[in-house]
Amino acid sequence: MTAQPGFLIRGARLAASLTERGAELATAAPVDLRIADGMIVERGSGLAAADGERVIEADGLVALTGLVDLHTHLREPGFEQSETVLTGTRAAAAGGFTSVFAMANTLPVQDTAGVVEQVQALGDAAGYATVRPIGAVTEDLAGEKLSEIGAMAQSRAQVRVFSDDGKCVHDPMLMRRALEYVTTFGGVIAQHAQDPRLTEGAQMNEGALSSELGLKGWPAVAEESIIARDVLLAEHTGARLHICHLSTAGSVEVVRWAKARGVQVTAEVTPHHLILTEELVRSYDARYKVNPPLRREADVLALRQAVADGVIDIIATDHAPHPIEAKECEWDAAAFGMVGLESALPIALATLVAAGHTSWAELETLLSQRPAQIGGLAGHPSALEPGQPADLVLVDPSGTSTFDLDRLQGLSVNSPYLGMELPGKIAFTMRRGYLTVDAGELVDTATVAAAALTAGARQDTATEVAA
Ligand SMILES: NC(=O)N[C@@H](CC(=O)O)C(=O)O
Ligand SMILES: [Zn+2]
Ligand SMILES: [Zn+2]
Repeated sequence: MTAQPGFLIRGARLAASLTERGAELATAAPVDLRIADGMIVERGSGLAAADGERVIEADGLVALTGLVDLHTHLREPGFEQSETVLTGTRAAAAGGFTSVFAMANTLPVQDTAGVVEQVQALGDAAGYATVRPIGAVTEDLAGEKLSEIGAMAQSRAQVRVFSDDGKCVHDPMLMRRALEYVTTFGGVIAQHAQDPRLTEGAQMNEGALSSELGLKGWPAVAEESIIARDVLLAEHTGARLHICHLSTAGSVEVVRWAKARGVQVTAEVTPHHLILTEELVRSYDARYKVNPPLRREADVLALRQAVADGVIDIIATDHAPHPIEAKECEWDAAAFGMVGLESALPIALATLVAAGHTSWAELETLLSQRPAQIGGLAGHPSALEPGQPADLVLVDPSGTSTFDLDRLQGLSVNSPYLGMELPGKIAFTMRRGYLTVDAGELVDTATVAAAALTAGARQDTATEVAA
């Protein structure tokens, strides 16, 4: 086992110490972090670089624990023309993520121990991010029979999150049984809340605009009624429920009510639902076609407020790559979904931190700490302090990110922000003590794979010693 070069990160501001909303960066003291063998080994100020250590000057940068996405579509196996585990995790690293949870709607579906282990192994080998597969709730996402939940939980992938995302678990009896099952090992069901009968053929948010445009509408109640049912089922079973991509003001009210009752429910919002509205559908540009649909401005404002109030627990990207053919066509025929890993942090900075809705510390909770807790992510640092794994990101808040075709790292380019320049730039991403983004540039595939191999070997040795 060869030792990896260590790092001394000098003069970063810790997001965790910027607890006040609207606080200037300068109000946090600059901090030095020493990294060796995949871990943070020292924290202080005025630390001197040791022999062979690389110094990263982080003056003006904000340090957060590595971002964690609880909702990513990596598309492998089965849809490798849209994304692969490698390309998707490259996009993740470029966006500051060190861990992603991979949704189950692959082909074959992630509904057996074999498939989830395969996806996890592809992630380990690529090395750009920790990949935690999500297991399907029902076999083949068909909504008829529970999948091998226990076998996936006990597999090497140790699945803790189960979801039929893309589809709603509509049968209340199956939902009840799934909730009961996952409580036995501390798992969680992540529901794609969409009543299928109320949204048959739906193309956009239902309202005045859908009538005007002559597109079949997708009523808010289709989402809210499923959330209402499921929080009651979660209460009845004492299970943990997570709501994917909440998108309406009414959904916020239901979750607020459930949390006040003590129901174990958590909720996520996507960056796009925090900034884009249904008005964009007027363009008939299918990049704006997404599930759930872009809603009214009043919903966007209610979602931001719900993040500020803590009713919404996390931001998750719902990174949903689709090939150009699936988007450059008529609105009705286009696929639902947009890519989001690389734009998540800039959008969150613009809509939440810059707008004074959250502090940097709260942002770290929303994009790193809470998703890790909800997903039961082992080996994620709870803080940037000695003894913690070196999964972290250094953000330049005064820099900008451009979303040009040649900058996006994923295989698909169905981003609503193409050609735009957004505030905030990922300067460095570090996973297990090695860099995946170095001075704003993604580190190449071979270098990252080699570093991951070394880090993996180190971890295996540590496990053997502990055993
Ligand atoms: N969000 C989307 O519009 N699409 C997702 C499915 C989903 O998240 O429901 C996809 O898999 O393409
Ligand atoms: Zn979904
Ligand atoms: Zn999704």
